[in-house]
Amino acid sequence: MWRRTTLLSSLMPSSKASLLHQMQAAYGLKIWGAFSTEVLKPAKGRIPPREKPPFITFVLGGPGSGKGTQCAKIVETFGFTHLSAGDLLRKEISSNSENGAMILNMIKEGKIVPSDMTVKLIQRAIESSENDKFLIDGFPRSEENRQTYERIVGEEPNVVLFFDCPEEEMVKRVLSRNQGRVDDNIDTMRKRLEVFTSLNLPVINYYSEKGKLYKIRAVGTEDEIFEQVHPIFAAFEVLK
Ligand SMILES: Nc1ncnc2c1ncn2[C@@H]1O[C@H](COP(=O)(O)OP(=O)(O)O)[C@@H](O)[C@H]1O
Ligand SMILES: Nc1ccn([C@H]2C[C@H](O)[C@@H](COP(=O)(O)OP(=O)(O)O)O2)c(=O)n1
Ligand SMILES: [Mg+2]
Repeated sequence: MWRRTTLLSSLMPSSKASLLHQMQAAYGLKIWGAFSTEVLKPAKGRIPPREKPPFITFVLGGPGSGKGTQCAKIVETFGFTHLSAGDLLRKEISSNSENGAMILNMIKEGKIVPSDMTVKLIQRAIESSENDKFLIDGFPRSEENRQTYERIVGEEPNVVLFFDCPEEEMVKRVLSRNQGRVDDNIDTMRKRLEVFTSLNLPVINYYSEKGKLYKIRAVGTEDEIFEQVHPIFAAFEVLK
């Protein structure tokens, strides 16, 4: 199911790869651009499949609950690759993709972007990484997100974290986040909290019933919260 992408140069005899590097040095992006379609696509048939499925952690919690902040700490300590669904969608907007305007509109309205788009971005990011452990932050945000991932990727997550934070604390944090995000305002935040309660809580309950959910009390300092997170990953032999 999982494939890895590779650099074009690694598929060539070394003399040609060296020539490619020299041409890139001389002509920069023009040369790279000429090959870019080939480079970005997983090379079908040439790349061996992953030997085993990657270790997947879904990171859930309301807007401003501290998902991204704690993910950075998990990356530092346990060597995960952090994939934020929101960041992947924001990259689509800034890359002027054909869906960019629609995605921007949905984010401004606090709505969930159609699942197949988000799942494909996540899948592509996993396939093009050599890492075998991923934090998928802000996903799945709805049962439809979850089912689409299951249908397209066909794997269950190993761990699901839920950062449980009171609404008034989330509002305070989002309004002082200061990252220039179009959705960090009180009107969008109200809508996002409604969407979180109606669409994301059922997903959280689903994983709780499956025994995969680790609920973290997301109040206190960043380090105090990470003290609850650390033992969850430290208990997994495969992450050592
Ligand atoms: N434990 C904490 N206490 C106070 N502020 C925090 C804490 N954790 C994160 N923050 C701040 O709150 C804001 C939202 O955090 P972030 O990690 O972006 O949350 P999320 O990804 O869940 O929306 C950021 O400005 C971050 O610096
Ligand atoms: N699975 C997802 C994740 C995010 N989105 C959209 C809708 C969300 O309100 C925005 C922002 O998500 P993001 O995870 O970056 O937001 P927070 O870090 O929780 O504040 O992106 C989505 O449609 N589907
Ligand atoms: Mg975030």
